[in-house]
Amino acid sequence: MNPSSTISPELREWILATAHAGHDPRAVLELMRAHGYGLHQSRAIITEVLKLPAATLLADAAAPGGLRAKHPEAPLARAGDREIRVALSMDRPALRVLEGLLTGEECDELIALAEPRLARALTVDAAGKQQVDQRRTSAGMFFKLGELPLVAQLEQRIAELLGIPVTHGEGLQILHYLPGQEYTPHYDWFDPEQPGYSAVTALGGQRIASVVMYLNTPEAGGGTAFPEVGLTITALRGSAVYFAYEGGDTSSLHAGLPVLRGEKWIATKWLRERPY
Ligand SMILES: O=C(O)CCC(=O)C(=O)O
Ligand SMILES: [Fe+2]
Repeated sequence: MNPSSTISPELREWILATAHAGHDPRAVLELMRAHGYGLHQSRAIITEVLKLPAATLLADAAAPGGLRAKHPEAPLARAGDREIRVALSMDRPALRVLEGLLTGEECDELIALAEPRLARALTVDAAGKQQVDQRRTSAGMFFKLGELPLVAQLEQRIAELLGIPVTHGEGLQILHYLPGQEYTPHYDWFDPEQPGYSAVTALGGQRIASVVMYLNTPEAGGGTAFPEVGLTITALRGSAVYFAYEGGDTSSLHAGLPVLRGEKWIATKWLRERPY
C-alpha cells in the first residue's frame, strides 16, 4: 500500500494535532486501532504523516517484558563452541547470513535423524489450526526441545549467538523439499488481526526471529528469497540466514524458492518473545 494516496486530509490533520498535543506515535497508533484501523495500516499512515523512519513503530512493539534477539555482529560471532562468519548484514529486515553455523557432519546427522520421521509439512490457519496447505509442499518433522544431544547443542549455540535463552525456542523443525517443491512468500510472525492470534501466542507470545539453517546445498534453486528487498540467500550446507521481525516487520516477507534440481534440507528455529 502507498499510504499517501489513501490518507484523508481529516485523518492527516487529526494525527498531526494529536501528536502536537503531546501524544507519542505509539499512543496515536493505539487511538487509531481503537477507531477500527488495522495495525499495519495505522503504522504505515502514522510513519508517513509524522515523517518517521519506517521502523519507528516496530522497534518497541513487542509485548512488555518480551525479549529481543541481539543481532550477531560482523565479522565473527562467537557461539559456545564455534566461531561463525557473519557474511552479510541488513538493517531492514534485520538479517544476517551466518556461515559455518553447523559443521558438515552435524548437517548429515540431522538429516539422518529426521528422515525416518518426515510427514507432509503443515501451516497454521487463521483460526490457529494446523492444516495441509498448497503453499507449503515440503515434508517435515519437529524435534522436541533438547530431544537429542545434537539438537540440544545446536539450540545452545543459537541461544548464545542471539542472546535468547533456549526456553524461548520452538522445537527445531526439519524440512525436506524435492524438485518443484517450495514455500511461497509468508511471514513467520503471527498477524494480531487474525482470529487465531491469541491461541497461537498464548504460549510464548509472538515470534520475534527465525534461523533457517541449510543442511545441504541443492544442485539448483531452493534459495530463501526476501521479495520486499530483492534479496535471495543461497542455500549452502552449514550456513544459515537469521532474521528478526519484532512487532511484525512486513519487510521480513520471505519464501523458500522452488528446488530446480536435487533436493533441499533445512532446519528452522523460531524464537518467541517469552518462554515457550
Ligand atoms: O525454505 C526456506 O528457505 C524458508 C523456510 C521458511 O520460511 C520457514 O521454515 O519458515
Ligand atoms: Fe518462514
